[in-house]
Amino acid sequence: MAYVGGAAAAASGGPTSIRQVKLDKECELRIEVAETPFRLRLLTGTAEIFGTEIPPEIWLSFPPRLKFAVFTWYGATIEMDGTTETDYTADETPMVSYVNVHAVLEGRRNRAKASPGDSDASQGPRVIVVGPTDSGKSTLSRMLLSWAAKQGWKPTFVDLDIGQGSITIPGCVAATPIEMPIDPVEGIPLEMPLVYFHGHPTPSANVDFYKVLVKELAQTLEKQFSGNAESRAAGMVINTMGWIDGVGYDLLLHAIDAFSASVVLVLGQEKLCSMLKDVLKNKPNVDVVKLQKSGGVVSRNPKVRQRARGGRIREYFYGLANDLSPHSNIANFSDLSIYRIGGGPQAPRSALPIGAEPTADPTRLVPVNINRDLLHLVLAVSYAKEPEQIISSNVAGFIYITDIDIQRRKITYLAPCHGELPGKYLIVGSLTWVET
Ligand SMILES: Nc1ncnc2c1ncn2[C@@H]1O[C@H](COP(=O)(O)OP(=O)(O)OP(=O)(O)O)[C@@H](O)[C@H]1O
Repeated sequence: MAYVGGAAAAASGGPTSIRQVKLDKECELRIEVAETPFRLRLLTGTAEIFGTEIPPEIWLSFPPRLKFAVFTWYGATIEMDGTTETDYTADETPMVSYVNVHAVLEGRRNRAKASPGDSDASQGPRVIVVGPTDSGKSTLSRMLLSWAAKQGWKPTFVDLDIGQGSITIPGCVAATPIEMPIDPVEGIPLEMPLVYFHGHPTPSANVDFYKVLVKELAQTLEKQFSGNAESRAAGMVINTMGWIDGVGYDLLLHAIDAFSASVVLVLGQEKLCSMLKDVLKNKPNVDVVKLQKSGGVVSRNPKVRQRARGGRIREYFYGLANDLSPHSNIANFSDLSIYRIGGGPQAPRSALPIGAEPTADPTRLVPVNINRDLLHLVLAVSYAKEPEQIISSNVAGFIYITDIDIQRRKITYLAPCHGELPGKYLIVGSLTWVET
């Protein structure tokens, strides 16, 4: 790495080093931000962060612990200010193969746009990104979306990764149109995402319910596409979980089928790629493409993931830079109808055919009695008008239970805004958060 310049005092006070890095064409500067603020700016040339071009001269601030790369196609000089865990330049990246995929998708979008009357030909690419944990799926999804948005398309981003979630809080499957290249710090804009709440950070807590939600999301998008030629031609990019064995593999096949994916991008795993090629060989309209994992992808252990989940929930209520003010509200127990999905009392043996074992219905709606077990749980507010609609309804937002007063039968919760909740039915799972 070429360091130019030397130590200087940061605008905010304490000593820090301002340094410059010269990047050759098709190289990237990989950065892991430390616990203190960090900023950088582009001095010369052009560069992008995960598909979004960075503006020249302007200092961009990055939050602690963020891991990212500044990539340049033609060469650039970057100036950094602040401490990092690590920063280094890499001249070997899979970016050329990624942008080649983008070019093929672009061709398909153009063909779809040119055939508006034809229900099959007017559908742009439906890309699903699969691979093990920490293979760079979210990052590749983000790049493909940002490159498409830069060219004026409005592709739909679908996030099926309920463990991390880049559209909204964890525990959800969600979709949103991407109209602008994604901001490297702010992430996906949250105008009107379509969100279904599973309520657990892993689908294994209730696999059948997860499948129901994936199907619901796919069907709702299908309806939206049928009335919107522009979104239809732009297609979708679907990010998935890193769970690729056993039930996780079945869930991938289920998602490929539910969304009628036309391109499956497999990151960093030969075995998964050949399994998918084999199982999809009878579907000539589905292309399975193997792509190399970037050497820059940073592995995250369960503790880091747990922390990231908490961070996403905090961000929902307080904003990335503490710029939102959530409201603490008090309701009577009788004002809220809370449901859990799945489990609950099983049918008695006497009610079953002879020989049948009682099993819990995974999509059974179970009313929840309000007690202190709800403390520190994050609940979703359903758009359902009747309890029977809860399973198939998307959600308006989330609340966080901060106090339960059994004596006075009052429940205190944090909501993004004050006033009445947008629905009276709430869904609870196992998603907890401890406000710090
Ligand atoms: N080229 C790169 N340079 C530096 N950091 C990177 C690079 N690519 C990805 N990262 C970082 O590595 C981490 C993991 O990447 P990403 O979230 O894309 O993986 P993933 O496969 O979606 O993970 P999982 O499915 O396991 O949650 C992220 O923090 C991301 O910002």
